[in-house]
Amino acid sequence: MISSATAVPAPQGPPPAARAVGLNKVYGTGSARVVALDAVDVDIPAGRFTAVMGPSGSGKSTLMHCLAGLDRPSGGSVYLGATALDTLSDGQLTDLRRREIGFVFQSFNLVPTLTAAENIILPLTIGGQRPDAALLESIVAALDLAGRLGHRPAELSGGQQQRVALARALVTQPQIVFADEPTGNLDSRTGGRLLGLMRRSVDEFGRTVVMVTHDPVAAAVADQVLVLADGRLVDQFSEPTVDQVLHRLAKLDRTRG
Ligand SMILES: Nc1ncnc2c1ncn2[C@@H]1O[C@H](COP(=O)(O)OP(=O)(O)OP(=O)(O)O)[C@@H](O)[C@H]1O
Repeated sequence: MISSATAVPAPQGPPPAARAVGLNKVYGTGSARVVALDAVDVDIPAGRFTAVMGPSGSGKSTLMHCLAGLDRPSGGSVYLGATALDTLSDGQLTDLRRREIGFVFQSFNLVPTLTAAENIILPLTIGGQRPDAALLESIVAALDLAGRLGHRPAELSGGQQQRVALARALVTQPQIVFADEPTGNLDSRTGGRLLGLMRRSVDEFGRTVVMVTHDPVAAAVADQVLVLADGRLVDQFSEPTVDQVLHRLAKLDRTRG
């Protein structure tokens, strides 16, 4: 038995929703070789809102794709909850993504032949499930989509398509939502509403949200900010304000020359 003097204290609080340990990602070979992620260690706390920032090409999307099991790392490990993703077959990974993860990408990935309503419930339809009617109604109302449900993506504005994509990400009640520049193409009012909904999904429904953004106003809605540069995690801070985000990014610019 280990004496109390030598026992390692148990970690406090819930385990992280996602974790990267020594994460490496290399694309290409020879002169085309790019180290997109270089020994990145990050914890994504459960039930919190994390923003990922950094210059263009710093590895933000790659980190998110690896954490979400969309891309296999070149080295290191990724955990979703207690599950090590490298122990899963491609089929098991697809299953896990469908059950546990919601995605909101810049390109929306909506199915052009389906209506907004059909797109929103698609992840459930694929799994042979029906949506929780009350939840669906509250998401549609919060995103102001009630009047557009019968329209196909080509008949919707960019902002409306973005909101349909977010509704689709939330309707399965995933443990964790990954959003890549979700407000990138939106006017400030629509972007603010979308951020508010993601914030509410954390505060009221205990979801975990990870969002890549270049926008300090969007990042300030998060609980913590991770900053990448050249494939490395170079800064991390909690309870961000817009001024603080601007200040830390300016400091990063100066140190990188
Ligand atoms: N499929 C790929 N093949 C080769 N190189 C890639 C691939 N995907 C990303 N990269 C490279 O990896 C690096 C990190 O890219 P990533 O898209 O993760 O950056 P980012 O921080 O999300 O950039 P941005 O803010 O411009 O979207 C970049 O140098 C990019 O060119």
